[in-house]
Amino acid sequence: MNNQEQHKRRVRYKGTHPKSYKEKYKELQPEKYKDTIERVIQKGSTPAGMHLSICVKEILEFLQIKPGQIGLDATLGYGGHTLEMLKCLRGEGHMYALDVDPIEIVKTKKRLKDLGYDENLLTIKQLNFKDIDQVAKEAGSFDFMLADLGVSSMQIDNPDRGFSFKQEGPLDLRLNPEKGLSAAERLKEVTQEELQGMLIENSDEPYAKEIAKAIISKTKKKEYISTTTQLQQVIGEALAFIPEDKRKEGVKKSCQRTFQALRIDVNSEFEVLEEFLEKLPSVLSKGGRVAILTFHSGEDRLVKKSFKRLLREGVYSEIATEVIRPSTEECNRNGRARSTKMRWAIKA
Ligand SMILES: C[S@@+](CC[C@H](N)C(=O)[O-])C[C@H]1O[C@@H](n2cnc3c(N)ncnc32)[C@H](O)[C@@H]1O
Repeated sequence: MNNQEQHKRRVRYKGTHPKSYKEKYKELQPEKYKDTIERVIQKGSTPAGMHLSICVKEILEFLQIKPGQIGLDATLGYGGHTLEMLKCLRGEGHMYALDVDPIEIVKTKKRLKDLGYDENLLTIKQLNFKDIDQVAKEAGSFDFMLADLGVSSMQIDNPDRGFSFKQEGPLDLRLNPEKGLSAAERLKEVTQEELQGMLIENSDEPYAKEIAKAIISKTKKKEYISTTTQLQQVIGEALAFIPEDKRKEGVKKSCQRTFQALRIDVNSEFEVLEEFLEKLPSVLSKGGRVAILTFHSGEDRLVKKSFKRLLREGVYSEIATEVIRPSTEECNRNGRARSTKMRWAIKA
């Protein structure tokens, strides 16, 4: 076999621009193709396989990280925030970082190690942030902490993870696909009433009744919904009564909300956030600072309620009086920042 035959060809795509996730081979290697990455970001998109960290300036301004401190990033993701926080330590102190995702955590660990951040400065654990007390047993209390909730762009953009209705893929939606039920499996066991409640509670879906009815009538006939596009189609059919000029937008919004509701459900997102918020003060040092980024009203409500109550009880000495939003400039550069709300608290 000659060298040319041995050379593995990259995935080919039709047309002038790569469209599907796997075809975006340059974006999937950001260290190698820096120019491509910058061009994609300039156009206001997130390169495939990457995540643009949100509110970095606002977070660092609030956390006031000093060399020698101990910190925790409860949601490592691509590691962008972790990296910026590590820089503030200037080689003194330690950071812990958690993520439940077994797929991305390996890549991020390698990326940060290649940048010189190894076990001496950074400990990465595949752990749910509801178990922060376990990390504190090892680390002692934290001087600063960040939780950037929800999903990363790498998870949303990878069709194999099933997070987006815009791409065909298995209806999974688990942050850790090795644990629990996938969204497809969940839809097989849920009742119509429960599903309707889930759509209302988790994402205020106005057509919860119609969508739940359509999904359950399929599963009753054993026509199980196993892919992202099948679910999108069922929602489209359920909302066929929307006037034609408003239907496309209406179906898109309901798809977004339905996928969000299912994601919250299969990952028990509200339950784990409540547990995290409850344990938070016990793992913060006196004067320790925590910043939390949320992406929908259900999450923000929980954070706001917990911070306010613990301020009243004297557990926190100060909390953000108003929600902090990313700048217009940041939202233009990164559309995914638009729904972000930041809140902070300081331990008394
Ligand atoms: C918005 S991304 C974080 C992006 C990160 N701040 C960055 O700069 O790259 C959220 C991450 O949190 C993780 N995550 C969500 N819920 C979690 C939980 N309960 N425990 C640990 N990690 C979680 C997700 O898997 C995802 O990787």
